[in-house]
Amino acid sequence: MTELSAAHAADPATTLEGAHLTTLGGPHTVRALPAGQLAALAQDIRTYLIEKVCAAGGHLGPNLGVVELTIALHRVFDSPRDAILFDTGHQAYVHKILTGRAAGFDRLRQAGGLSGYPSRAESVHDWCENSHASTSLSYADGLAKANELNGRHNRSVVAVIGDGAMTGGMAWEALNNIGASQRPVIVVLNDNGRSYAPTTGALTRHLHTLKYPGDHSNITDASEAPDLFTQLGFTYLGPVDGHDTGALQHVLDHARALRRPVLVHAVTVKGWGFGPAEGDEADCLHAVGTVDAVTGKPAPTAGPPAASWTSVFSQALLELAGEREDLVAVTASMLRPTGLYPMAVKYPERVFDVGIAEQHAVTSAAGLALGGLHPVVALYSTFLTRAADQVLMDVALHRLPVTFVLDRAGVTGPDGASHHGMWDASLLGMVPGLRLAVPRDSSQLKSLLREATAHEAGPTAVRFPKGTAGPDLEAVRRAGSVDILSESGIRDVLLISYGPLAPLCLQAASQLTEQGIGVSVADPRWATPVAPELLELAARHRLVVTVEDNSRTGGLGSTLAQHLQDNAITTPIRTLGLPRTFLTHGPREQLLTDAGLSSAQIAYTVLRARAAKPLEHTITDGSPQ
Ligand SMILES: Cc1ncc(C[n+]2csc(CCOP(=O)(O)OP(=O)(O)O)c2C)c(N)n1
Ligand SMILES: CC(=O)[C@@H](O)[C@H](O)COP(=O)(O)O
Ligand SMILES: [Mg+2]
Repeated sequence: MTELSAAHAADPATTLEGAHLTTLGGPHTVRALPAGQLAALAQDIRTYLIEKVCAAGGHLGPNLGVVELTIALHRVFDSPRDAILFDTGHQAYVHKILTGRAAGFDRLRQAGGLSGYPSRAESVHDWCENSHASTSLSYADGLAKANELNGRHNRSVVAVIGDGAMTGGMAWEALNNIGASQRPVIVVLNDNGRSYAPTTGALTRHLHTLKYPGDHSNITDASEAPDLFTQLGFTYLGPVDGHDTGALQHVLDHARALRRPVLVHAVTVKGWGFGPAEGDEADCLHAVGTVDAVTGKPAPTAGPPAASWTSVFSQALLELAGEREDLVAVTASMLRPTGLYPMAVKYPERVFDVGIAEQHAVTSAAGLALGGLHPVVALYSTFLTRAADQVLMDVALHRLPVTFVLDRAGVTGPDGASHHGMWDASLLGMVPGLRLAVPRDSSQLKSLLREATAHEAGPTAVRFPKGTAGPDLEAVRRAGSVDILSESGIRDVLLISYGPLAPLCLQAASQLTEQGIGVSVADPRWATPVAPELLELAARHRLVVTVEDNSRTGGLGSTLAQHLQDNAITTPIRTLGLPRTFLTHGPREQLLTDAGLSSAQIAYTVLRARAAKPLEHTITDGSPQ
C-alpha cells in the first residue's frame, strides 16, 4: 500500500499531497499529475468507490472496471471541449469524481443527491443522460456532424461503450454510419466480457480472436488482419490492457491524432480491485444495495427476505414451464434480474438470451409464436418502449400469443428518469388485441400469469413494480373478471385501483368512510380490454376515481374514461397517475407521494371532486360581459 493509500485508509477521501478526491478541481488537475502518481490515484479512487458505493448502493462492478480507463480518457481528451460520452451511463462514477463531484457520493441516487448516471444539470462534462444501452455511438455520430457543420474541426468525440451495450442493434446502425462518414469519432469498447452475465454471441467470439500485439508500443498500427471493425471503415486499435493507464494513454493519443473513425478495444475486468466483485459469478456486483465494504454482501435479515415481485414471477413461470412444453422465455441480457434464471437452469433449451437487443427479442418471440410456441418476453418496463414497433406490428398485427412480463413497472426509484416504468400501460393500452394484466399482489400475479399464458388468440402483458409484493388482498366478491376489494351499500364513490396501489385505495376508502362517504374499491385485474362489469359498476356510482402507477397521459384511467364516454355513462371520473414529466431519482414511496399517489391525496381528490359545483354552462356570444 503506498503511503498515499495508507493515508487513504485513514480517510478514504485523502489523496495526492493531502488533497482530497473531493477537492479535485477537475480534469485539468488529472492532466497535470505526473505519470508516476497515476497508479496511486487509481487506487485511491477505487478505495473511495468501494467505501461510498457499498454504503449508498449503486453500480459497483462496472465502475471499478473503468478507473484507469477514465483517468486515461481525461488525460488525453479535453472535456468538455472534447465530448466524452458514456453508453448506458452506469459506469460514469469515476468520470464524476474526476470532474469535481466526489463529495456527492454520500447521497448517490438519493432524493436531491447525485444521479447514478450522467446528468447535464450536474456538470458540463456530462452529455447524455439516458440509461438505456446502445445509444452512445448514435449521439457521437450526430455530435461529430454538428462539429463539422459548425466548423469545430479540432474537437474529439469519444463514446465509451461496453461489450454488452455493443450487442444492441442501435450500436451497429451507428457504426455503419460513422464508418461510412469517416468523421473523427473514437469508439472505446470497454470489453470486460460481461453484460450482467458473460456476453456471448458472434461479436464476443470475434473479440476473443483479437490478440494482444505483444507490447503496446506497436499497437498504434492498425491490425494487419482486416477485422469486423476495419471492414466497417474504422481503424481498430487493440486489444489494450484496460487497467494500464500508460498504455491506454498511448493508444488514445494515437486515436485522437488519426482524425478518423477509430475503435479502441480496451480489455478490462468488471469489479477490478474488489475481490467480492471480481469473483461474483452472477454479475460481478453489477448493481448493489447497501452492502458490506469487505464482503460485498448485504446485512443479514432477521427472517427470510420478503418475496420480491420478481421472485414470485420466477417461481410461477417455472411451475408453468413444467406443465407446458410449448412455453419458452426470452430475455435481453437480463436473465437473473428478470427472474428467468431458474427456468434457464431447469430448461436451458427453452430460454433465449439475445443480448441487449429488445427489438430483436420481441420479433424473435413473434417468430417463436409463429412456430407454435408460447414465448414469455421478460423485460424491465422502461426497456419495452425501445421495442414499441415490434410489439405493435410484429406481434399484435399478427395476433400472436406472446406474453410480455414487465418488471419494474411504475416508479422504480434510485435509477431515475430513464428507468421509471411509467409509459408501458399507455403504450400497451393502444395496442389492438393486446390484453394487459395488472396484479395487485403475489397471488394475483400467479393467477394472471397463468391466464395470460393460456390466452392464445393474441398478445398479453403482465406488469408489476420493483421491490417486494405486499400481503395478498382478498376480494369480497368478483364481478366478471373484476375483483371488488371493498363495497359500500351506498353507491357513492367507486375507487378503481390498477395493480399494486390497491392498499393505498383501501386506506383512502376507510378514511372516507369515516366521513360518512360510501366508497367501493374495485381491482380490474385485466386493465384492457375494459370489462363490461367495470362499466356497469361505474354507471351505478356518483363518482369514479382511478389510481395507477403509470403516466396519467394515455394511461389506464383515460382509457376507462373513453369507454364511459363511448357507452354514454355520464358518471364523473377523475384519473390519478404519474405526471407527464420525467421523474427524478429517489425512494419509490416518496416519488409516488410527490405525484399525488398516497391514501390521503386519493381521499382529498374524492372530497374535492364531490364538492366541485357543476360548471354553469353559459354560452356567450363573445360580447363583453
Ligand atoms: C436498452 C437496455 N436494456 C437493458 C438495460 C439494462 N442494463 C443495464 S447495464 C447492462 C449491462 C451492460 O453491459 P456492458 O455494456 O457490457 O457494460 P458493463 O456493465 O459490463 O460495464 C444492462 C443489460 C439497459 N440499461 N438498457
Ligand atoms: C443500468 C441498468 O439499467 C441496470 O443496471 C439497472 O440499474 C438495474 O436496475 P435494478 O437495480 O432495479 O435491477
Ligand atoms: Mg461489459
